[in-house]
Amino acid sequence: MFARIIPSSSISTIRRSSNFVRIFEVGPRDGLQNEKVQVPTPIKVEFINRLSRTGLKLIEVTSFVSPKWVPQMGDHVEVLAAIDRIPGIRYSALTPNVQGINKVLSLGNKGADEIAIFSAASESFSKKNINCSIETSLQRFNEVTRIAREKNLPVRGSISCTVGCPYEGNIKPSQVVPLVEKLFDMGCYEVALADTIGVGTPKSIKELLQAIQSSGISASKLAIHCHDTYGQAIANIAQALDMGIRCVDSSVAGLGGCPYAKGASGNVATEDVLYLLEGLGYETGVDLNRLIDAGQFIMNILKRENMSKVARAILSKRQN
Ligand SMILES: CC(C)(COP(=O)([O-])OP(=O)([O-])OC[C@H]1O[C@@H](n2cnc3c(N)ncnc32)[C@H](O)[C@@H]1OP(=O)([O-])[O-])[C@@H](O)C(=O)NCCC(=O)NCCSC(=O)C[C@@](C)(O)CC(=O)[O-]
Repeated sequence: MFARIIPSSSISTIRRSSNFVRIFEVGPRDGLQNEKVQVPTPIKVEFINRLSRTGLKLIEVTSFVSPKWVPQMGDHVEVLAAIDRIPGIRYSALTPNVQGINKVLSLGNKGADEIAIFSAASESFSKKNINCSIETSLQRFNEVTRIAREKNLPVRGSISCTVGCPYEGNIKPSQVVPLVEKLFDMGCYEVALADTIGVGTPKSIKELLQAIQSSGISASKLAIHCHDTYGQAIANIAQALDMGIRCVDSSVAGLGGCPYAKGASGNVATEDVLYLLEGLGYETGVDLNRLIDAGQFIMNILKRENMSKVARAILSKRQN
């Protein structure tokens, strides 16, 4: 087992007080990966640049996965090369294997500031998503995190299907806890718990977090990643915040969905999360109006209605 390492370029610069919640914006990656029509690279770059001007400090911009599997992310090198890098923002990318991290590292300062490895609590989902068993994926991630440690590159972990799986149904907390431990043992600085198909409720989220906390892992090292398929995302996030989670993944305008989770709707909208957080008195450093503008920019390009209720309400007020 590896020691639980937090990379030296630690998150302390981003974490502030217990009242501060980090928003991990996944719109350019999770949000766009499922779009059938290829979004032109300059549009992605403009979208990311607009997000960079909202006060967000963490933006997942692309993924180094096979372009045959996820064609939309095939321009990962070009996107990372072209974005304006705002000091203080960490631009991250998914890397499922050694090929992915080596590519990121080969790009030098045009690479990603941090990477994410992504596992699943369901065997079927793991096979559909990354074409291998959970065990094999962990062996690959061991190698990825070993390389990342040598290069001092922060690694975030993510676990899909932590409460439900599109192929296997309900997932028990006991299936998730050992994975969370393994990702921390490999050196992940944080692990995001994903409700990939949005079936969780505050009760199942509470049970999951209780089980993880009982294993000795603090909620302050976890993030929550909710999809809003059943309309429970905001309630689930409120539950997670109550239990000490201080990092929320979300996607501006509610974009998104996983290509290997049919029927799953978009991620929870960042605007809705921000409204919740501000209403509860948390600080985020993010400007809601600028965020709405960035979301509207990409939705106009995609010719789709904004899925954020907060964005829709504020946009309609602006017209009056
Ligand atoms: C993981 C693999 C690559 C395994 O795919 P594989 O076919 O088993 O891999 P392989 O090693 O046999 O390689 C096959 C081909 O892929 C290429 N390849 C191999 N690795 C890479 C790489 N890193 N970058 C670029 N190309 C790569 C490799 O070079 C080769 O190319 P070919 O010789 O056929 O031309 C594949 O299954 C894959 O790309 N899957 C896509 C996974 C994905 O992006 N899923 C969506 C993101 S996860 C998600 O959305 C969930 C999350 C995180 O948001 C949380 C939640 O809500 O649940």
